[in-house]
Amino acid sequence: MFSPNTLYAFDAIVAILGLALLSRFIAARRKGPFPPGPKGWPFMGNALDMPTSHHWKIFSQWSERWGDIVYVTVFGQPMVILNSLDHATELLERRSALYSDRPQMTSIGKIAGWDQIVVLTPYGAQFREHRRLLSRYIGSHSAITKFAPVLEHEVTKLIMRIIRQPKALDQQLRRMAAAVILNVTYGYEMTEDEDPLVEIVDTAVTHFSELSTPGARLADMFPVLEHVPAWLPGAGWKRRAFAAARDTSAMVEVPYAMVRERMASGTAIPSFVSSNLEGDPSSEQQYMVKTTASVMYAGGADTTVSTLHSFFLAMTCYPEVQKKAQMEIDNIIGNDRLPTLGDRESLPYVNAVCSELHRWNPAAPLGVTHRLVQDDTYLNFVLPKGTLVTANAWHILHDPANYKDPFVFNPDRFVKSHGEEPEMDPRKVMFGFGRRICAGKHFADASVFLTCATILATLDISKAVENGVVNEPIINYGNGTVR
Ligand code: HEM
Repeated sequence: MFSPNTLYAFDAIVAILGLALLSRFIAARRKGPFPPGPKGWPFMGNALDMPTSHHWKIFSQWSERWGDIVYVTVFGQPMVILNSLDHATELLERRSALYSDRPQMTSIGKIAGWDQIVVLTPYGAQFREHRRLLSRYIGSHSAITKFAPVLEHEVTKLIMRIIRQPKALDQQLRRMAAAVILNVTYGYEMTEDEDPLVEIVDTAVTHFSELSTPGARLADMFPVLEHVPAWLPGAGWKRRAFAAARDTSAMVEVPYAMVRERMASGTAIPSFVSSNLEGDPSSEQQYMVKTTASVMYAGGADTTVSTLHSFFLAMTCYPEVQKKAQMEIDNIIGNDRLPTLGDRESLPYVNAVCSELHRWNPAAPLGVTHRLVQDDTYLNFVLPKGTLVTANAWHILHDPANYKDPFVFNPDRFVKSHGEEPEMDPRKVMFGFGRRICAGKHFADASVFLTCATILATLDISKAVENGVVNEPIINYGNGTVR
């Protein structure tokens, strides 16, 4: 039986939810015309149409019926899916002053604290300061060259580990991505075995990836649910968000405190954090530095690992591509040294392999959702303030209008030859758009190139054979903001 307290709490929640629904319903009755989309039900709108997994594929199918700009509402929350580069560029890039906010997410954002970390920070002063710090440190090709020694060192270690333990590939890729980013961000050198700091940051990032799909939680639709007591049956999401908050705090504070201590004892290795704490920074500056630092791992680790997994998968499934890339390396670099970042320009086919990885299976197929800050009109359609806007990168990168045979892994599409122009560079899409474009895109590009080139120069990748039987890989990507 429920106690009277529980029943009062239920009454209060039903009343709050009713009011929230009513206000959403009134808002949803705003006059259009809105872009086309599936017809919804009163109050709940398109809640039943919303996919529960592989959203990018369902959103892609919607475009066949509704066109490249699709409008839905979920309990009065307007959402727009952009299935073409033109729409994404016009709204998220050219009108980026209006479209650069992030969804206000109660669970992962407000309660778990991710709204303080740049990826979910609302558009405003804190966001601008975060971006300024990141841009100064990793915002250009030339800035990245100073990280070449760390990258080259960690990639060589990766090769040695893969040779020793090829079956632990996932673990090795994660280690490498983590080691590079933690070194660049905090001057941290990972221990050989299970690393305590990686454990801390990985746990926090896993919460983010799982809880940040827009609409995944009712509380993100109805921020009033934030006031629901965590002990109530059905409020498991809130208990999870509290657990995530502890992990977010550890991710921000633990490595930062380590750098402070090392700086005090004169043993700090130069890093993003140490370079921004020289002199006598105010407590506000310190806060900005530590919240910005934590996003480098959050934004960079899983995305890079996902892309490298795609690399191994592609090389397994397309041995002729692997051979061609290896031949280019042999011809240009030879056998007496490993590739470096400086070789990038002279390895067009290896570069094309990297581009094709980003196109074939983008790490973040829906990017990260933007939010519109005021009413707007576009192509005679009304887009209400607060609309969540998602560019479906996966669809754009698999649209036959943009790419010939889009499901085939074919790096040649990016090589200019026989008078044919290369197809569109996927980087125009898969790093996102406008003022929210990936802050680590140069870093990501450099580390993916160097890792792939070094692996091609040293290893052969092929299908596993067990008991004389060839294992055919199953291509099946998971869910989440980053796959
Ligand atoms: C292959 C690797 C990567 C991919 C595919 C990728 C992709 C993305 C995408 C799609 C976004 C959202 C853009 C938008 O909202 O329009 C993003 C944001 C972001 N990325 Fe990356 N990323 C990668 C690597 C990195 C790395 C290595 C770092 C840092 C070292 C990084 C830092 C960030 C940050 C800080 C944001 C948030 C930007 C903001 O909200 O203003 N990313 N990334």
